[in-house]
Amino acid sequence: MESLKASIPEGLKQMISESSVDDLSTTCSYLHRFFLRFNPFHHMITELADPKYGLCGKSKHDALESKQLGNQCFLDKDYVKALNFYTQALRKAPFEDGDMENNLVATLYVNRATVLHKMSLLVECLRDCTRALQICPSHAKAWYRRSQANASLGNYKDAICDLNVAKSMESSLGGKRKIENELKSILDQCKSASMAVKHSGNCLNTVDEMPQIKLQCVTIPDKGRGMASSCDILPGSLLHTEEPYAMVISKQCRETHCHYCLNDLPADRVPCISCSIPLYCSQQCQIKAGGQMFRIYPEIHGILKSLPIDIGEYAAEVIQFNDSEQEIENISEHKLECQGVNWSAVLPSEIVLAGRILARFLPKSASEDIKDFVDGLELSHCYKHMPSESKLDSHIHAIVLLYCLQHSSSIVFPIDGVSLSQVVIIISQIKVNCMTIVRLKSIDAHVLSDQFGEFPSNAYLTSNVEQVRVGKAIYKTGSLFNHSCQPNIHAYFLSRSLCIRTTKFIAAGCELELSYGPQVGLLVCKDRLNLLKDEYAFQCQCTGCSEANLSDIVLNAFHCVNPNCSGAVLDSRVVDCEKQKIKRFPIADEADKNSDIYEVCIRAFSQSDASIPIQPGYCLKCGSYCDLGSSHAAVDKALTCIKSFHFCLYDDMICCMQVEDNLAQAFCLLGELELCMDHCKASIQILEKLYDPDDIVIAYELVKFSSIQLSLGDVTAVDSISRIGDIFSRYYGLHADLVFPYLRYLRGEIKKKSVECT
Ligand SMILES: C[S@@+](CC[C@H](N)C(=O)[O-])C[C@H]1O[C@@H](n2cnc3c(N)ncnc32)[C@H](O)[C@@H]1O
Repeated sequence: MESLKASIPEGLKQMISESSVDDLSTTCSYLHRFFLRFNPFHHMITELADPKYGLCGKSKHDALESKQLGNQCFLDKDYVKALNFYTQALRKAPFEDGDMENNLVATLYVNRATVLHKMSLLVECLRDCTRALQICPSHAKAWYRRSQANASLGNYKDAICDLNVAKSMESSLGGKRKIENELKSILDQCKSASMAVKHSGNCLNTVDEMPQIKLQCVTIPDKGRGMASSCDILPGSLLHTEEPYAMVISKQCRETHCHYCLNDLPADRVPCISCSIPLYCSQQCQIKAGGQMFRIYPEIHGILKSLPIDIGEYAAEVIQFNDSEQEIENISEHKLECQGVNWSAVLPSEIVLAGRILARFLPKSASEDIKDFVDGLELSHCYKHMPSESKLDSHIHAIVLLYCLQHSSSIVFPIDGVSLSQVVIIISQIKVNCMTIVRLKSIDAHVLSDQFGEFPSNAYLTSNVEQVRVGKAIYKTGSLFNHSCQPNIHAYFLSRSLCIRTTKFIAAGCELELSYGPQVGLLVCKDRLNLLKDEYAFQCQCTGCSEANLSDIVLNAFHCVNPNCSGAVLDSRVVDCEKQKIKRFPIADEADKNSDIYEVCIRAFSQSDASIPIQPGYCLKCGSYCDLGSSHAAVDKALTCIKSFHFCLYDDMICCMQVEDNLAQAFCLLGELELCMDHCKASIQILEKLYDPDDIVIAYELVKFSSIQLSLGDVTAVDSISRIGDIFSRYYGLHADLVFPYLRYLRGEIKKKSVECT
């Protein structure tokens, strides 16, 4: 792509970098004409879009090689490696139609099921057996292995049925005898366990909660459209849920998360049938993503009919596809990227997302107008404010993407200035409207739960909460919510669905605003404004950036040099920014905050005659002068000495908090849990100065704190965990345990402890 860019004549680059939306069809058509005469462009499109050059195609040779390695590891009892090799083999194995008996994919699923059984991953083993049987229902070994997994799970009735089918399918006498012995043993087991009737059942891990509030789309000065409430809303209310219009997984999560629902991949991950890139958590997700389905062979019906009626009915129930018709609104987001083409693996994820948006338009008809389609999306864009470099990149990407899509789809559509200009607009719409889908994860606990399937005892220790960026998506209604650095709503994700919940009381008619990332307390005002300008190309007009607030003062202030004064001194970096906001200090709202700083603010901001100068270096309370140059030097020195750091400064609170956090982590590693707890507590105290006491940031830190308390057997962990529960309920409502399963574990620990005490 860089060489393509370098080849563009300077004059054309200049024209593109200065272009407005009205010029787009001209600039796109000039660049398009230039590329059409430039041979390397055509080579590049061939390499990106021709399945012949695809590095992600299937290869029987590679699949057999991985299978061989898997078999060797299995013999060596290295089950983790065997599992990986069989999964690699499944990714590479072509699905060969018409070869039911010796189907390589079915064999690989049975081999992997055997490894999963050895690793005691029984549910996963069961699913792999079923997958093998959906391809080859007469696979006696798959029925046999399925019965073993069912028996180990206590599903004795199913285990017996599986063995009966296996017996009917088995051709050798020795094999039949082995199955009969197994049948006897299971009947004995089930008698002793008296659980013969236990049937396998699906335990759905979801909470049905529907939003009950009517939202209004309104026009807001300086911000365009926005969302507002039509009635008073309590904190913690679910406002909105929505499926993505288009979604793409982050490149770094391709090997760890399902490419459709974005949940963690289980050990029995399912690859795409036609290419070797995507991995899914289930066949349902694989089908919903638009990949090819296993073909159900007509012979299957003959095979099932040859069984006794009740066993035949059971076998048919096991191998049927329940969800094959459940595509959400017929989205086939992976369809055009499949069959071994390179473009979806090579282009940036925002461009692949643009491809997925266009995929909803292209398959319908070549005669439809792309402009009508883009207008119909009703998404705002920022082309006018995009930096020159991004304007050029979006032109190049639009041309490359449209050619790749044309190669991959069977529909021929016009590629000209008009269609390309619309793709450039989609790319700039993605820039301002795309949401990053994140998952919460408790790091230490997650590693342990991955290995053992559940949280073992003592999984707490430090339990840092991490946010993993698993994907990017466009939500059409979700994109109508504006940003505020002091948000009153909170967005989170269940699988790929967006959920929006209030975090504060909201009066009827009030604007509903979420944070696009920067927040008061997290960054100083100037940095927030710069970040929003760079990332989203707008000048933030939220209350956090236009009214003075205590967090910004605390973050930006030094302590007064006068030992008897608790006032704050502002640095020249921020004084101008804060001065702009000073006239709009909402005194009444802030009464519950830190009283010293509150007093400083009231005095400074409510004085219209400004007897105390609001100047860099002067205390806002007593007017004493502080040499900030030497204070900055003290900051550097103090970084090595945490105590004096606390004593002399408000400034660099976040840095200070991070130091405390790192110290807590270091002491935990050294096994000095008491010291670890002290530092963790100190970082919470700092956060309480910067954020509301109910802010989710405090809950994340409390997760760590309570985990250490639990490790130390400290009974006050109960209070920390109940505070975490309250904050999580406000941000995630009934979804709290789904979003952060470790919470359930922490509550369980508390229950255990209270039982131990009684
Ligand atoms: C995701 S859209 C939100 C909906 C948008 N207002 C509309 O009319 O479609 C993001 C765009 O809204 C505007 N916007 C959102 N929050 C803003 C804020 N705090 N200050 C100024 N403009 C804002 C910016 O133009 C930004 O690019």
